[in-house]
Amino acid sequence: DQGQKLQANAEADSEELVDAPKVEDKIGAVPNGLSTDSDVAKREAESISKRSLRSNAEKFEFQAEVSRLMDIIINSLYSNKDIFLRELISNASDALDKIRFLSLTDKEILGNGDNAKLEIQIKLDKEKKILSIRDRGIGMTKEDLIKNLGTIAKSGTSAFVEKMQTSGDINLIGQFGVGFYSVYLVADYVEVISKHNDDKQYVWESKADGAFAISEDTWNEPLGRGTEIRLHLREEAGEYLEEFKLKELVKKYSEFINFPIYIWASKEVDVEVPADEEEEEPSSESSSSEEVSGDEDAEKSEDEEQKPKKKTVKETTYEWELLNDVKAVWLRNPKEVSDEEYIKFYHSLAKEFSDEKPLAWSHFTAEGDVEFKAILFVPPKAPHNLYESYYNANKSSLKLYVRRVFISDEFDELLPKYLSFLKGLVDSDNLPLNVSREMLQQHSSLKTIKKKLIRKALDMIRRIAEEDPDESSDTEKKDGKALEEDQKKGQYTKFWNEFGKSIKLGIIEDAANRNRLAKLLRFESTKSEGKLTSLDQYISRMKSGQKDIFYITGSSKEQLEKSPFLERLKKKNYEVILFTDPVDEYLMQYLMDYEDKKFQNVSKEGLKLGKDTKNKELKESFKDLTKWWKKALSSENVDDVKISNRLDNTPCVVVTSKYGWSANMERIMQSQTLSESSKQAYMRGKRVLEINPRHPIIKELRERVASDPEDESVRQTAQLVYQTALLESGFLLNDPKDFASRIYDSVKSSLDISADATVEEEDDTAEAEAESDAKEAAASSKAGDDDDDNDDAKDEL
Ligand SMILES: Nc1ncnc2c1ncn2[C@@H]1O[C@H](COP(=O)(O)OP(=O)(O)OP(=O)(O)O)[C@@H](O)[C@H]1O
Repeated sequence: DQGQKLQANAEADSEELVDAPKVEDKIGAVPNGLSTDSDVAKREAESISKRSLRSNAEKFEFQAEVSRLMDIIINSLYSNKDIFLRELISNASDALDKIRFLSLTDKEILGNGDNAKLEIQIKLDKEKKILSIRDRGIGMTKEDLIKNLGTIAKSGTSAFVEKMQTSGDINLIGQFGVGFYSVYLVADYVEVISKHNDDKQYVWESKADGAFAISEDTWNEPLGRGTEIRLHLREEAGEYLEEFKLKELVKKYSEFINFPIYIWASKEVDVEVPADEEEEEPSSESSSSEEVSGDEDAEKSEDEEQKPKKKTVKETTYEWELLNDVKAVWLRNPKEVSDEEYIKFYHSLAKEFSDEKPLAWSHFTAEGDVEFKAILFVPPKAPHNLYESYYNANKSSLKLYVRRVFISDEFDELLPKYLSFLKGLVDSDNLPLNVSREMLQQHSSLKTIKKKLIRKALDMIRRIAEEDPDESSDTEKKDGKALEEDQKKGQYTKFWNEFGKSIKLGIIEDAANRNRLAKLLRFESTKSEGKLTSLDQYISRMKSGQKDIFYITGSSKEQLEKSPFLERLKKKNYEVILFTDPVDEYLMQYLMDYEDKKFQNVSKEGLKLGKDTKNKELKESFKDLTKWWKKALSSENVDDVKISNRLDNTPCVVVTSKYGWSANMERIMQSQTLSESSKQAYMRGKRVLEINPRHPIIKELRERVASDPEDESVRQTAQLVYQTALLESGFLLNDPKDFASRIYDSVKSSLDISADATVEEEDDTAEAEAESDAKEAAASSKAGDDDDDNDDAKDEL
């Protein structure tokens, strides 16, 4: 999918002829050195003019979605433009992680001297309005530059574009994997200079006008290895040329980057100079070297020797100033890390810089045969694509470190899929460092790590519930804790709304932790009064003598609450769980029992409500009717007709067998494009028509059948009653037309219209005229060679 390469400039050949003046020779003395700002500026002037792309470069078009993304960014009125810096630093840090990982198996790869220093450097050129960020990471080959920065759109690109069109928050850019392009919030021209071990040094450049250009870099200082991003700042982005601003931003957003971040910082120092030579002193602005400040003392003592005529002048010197403390948070004692720090660490880890705090975190050290440290976070919000291709995609979001070295964030083996919404990291001492990723994936310690992580994760989630005052049934408040409780209030509901589905998927997938996960389950019930409740709370409210946990499934709470299946249960004050998510049907196929209580779907066979005494007599007295009806329904897939114990004022319902699909599940399966109809027939639960022996309609039917079992009109009425019961029980009718004509027949009889009354014939003459008119029109429009009109005219007929 390489981008469409534009016809290279006609003078492309001249590229080789352009033997740029060897400015580098001058700085050759500083191997891979970091030259001063003025040097940068000078070379800059030589290489570009008026910020137009180099004419002899190879030119490419951005992939369409990338181009749209850049347009959005450029035209954004978003006020917080700061974010570009943390995106660049984050990319630099990733690049450093990559080279460090490779160096585990190949020491040579890092090189010597400055090259081996894994660090990030920020530099400003106020005069030229250039901000540059440089890393000594893995760098990019020419091909990498073409692919990564423009021609291959990642899945996040269109997702982000879409998001921006609805409720755009550019702040989220990092989560979509397109952070680089945020440079165009502040720059109108950007150069990316990069050197990968496997290739020469190249320059990528773009003014974000749909195209970018790549040229072999023969004029800039050789980077040795790594990448330098040069932002030519827009007029209004001048604040990013202020040191203090950049320092503030690094502190704010990049505190937890695990590589040192330096800024080329200016410093005013007092220097004593001989009074008479003052004028010859070169302007300090540009020429001071980084050693100056370190030599202050030496200078002073020299000066003292010369004694006479001295003057103190202010001189600006530059030096690399370290901006972050690279001690990893997870190595610290949890007691010494503040909540504030965890929250900031979460933001940087998750690349999620909203104001929202994680819902919970857990920082722990595992000991025993497998030792590791870990921090897990529950994010405040589910990512946009959490359940997209859930079973296929690698979605791990834990970072794996081995003895402080970042290994991978694509390790599926650390957490099961249903917990992939967690963010965090694991740093293991047991895993070997110098083996391939594939070998690591096989390592036996991983199983143990995974097991412990699951436990800790579920504990952490359980704690959100335990600490949430909304969750506990006793309303007493302990005085001192009021404030803390306030903050925790409603947190579990929030968790549940974001990640409840994951817990349900966990119950389905993770048999070993099913019970633990079931404890975390929340739902509404006929007694929860619009709030969420738990199985434990349900059990605490169970009626004496109630053995099973009752539930019902359907598409909405409102609909379920009116369901005939609940009539008698409600009347008798039993609580019923209302499940309305399609995944609940699957869930309940796996969740068979909880705390020794079985689950009973109240729309299925087997419902027991205490002692149903008079049943036998009733059964006997309705025997003729049930037998007759069963026979009448023989072509309808109905297994049996029985006396119901769940109805109050509905004449009858259709229940399904215990292990077949419920009516709701049938509906779900029918709406799935790829489900096979053969399987549908096979899995469909056997149906039983249950009748309400106290209902007048049923009683009347009994009488009628007793007096004349062959009466056709009774058969018709019974059929209508059955179809109505099917509908009310949540099934889709096979033949809605048949049902409708029965209803109309019944309407006729209640309106005293004769059953033979027919529909009045229409007067056709007007229509026939219209038809011939239309034909004429069609003919004439054909002559007018207008096919579309012609078609329309026909359609209208
Ligand atoms: N400093 C760098 N060194 C090496 N490669 C880089 C550097 N900056 C960017 N890249 C490459 O360009 C790609 C695109 O960067 P971009 O920031 O748009 O997305 P990302 O880094 O994958 O995701 P995120 O924005 O979430 O960090 C990166 O995946 C990486 O391959």
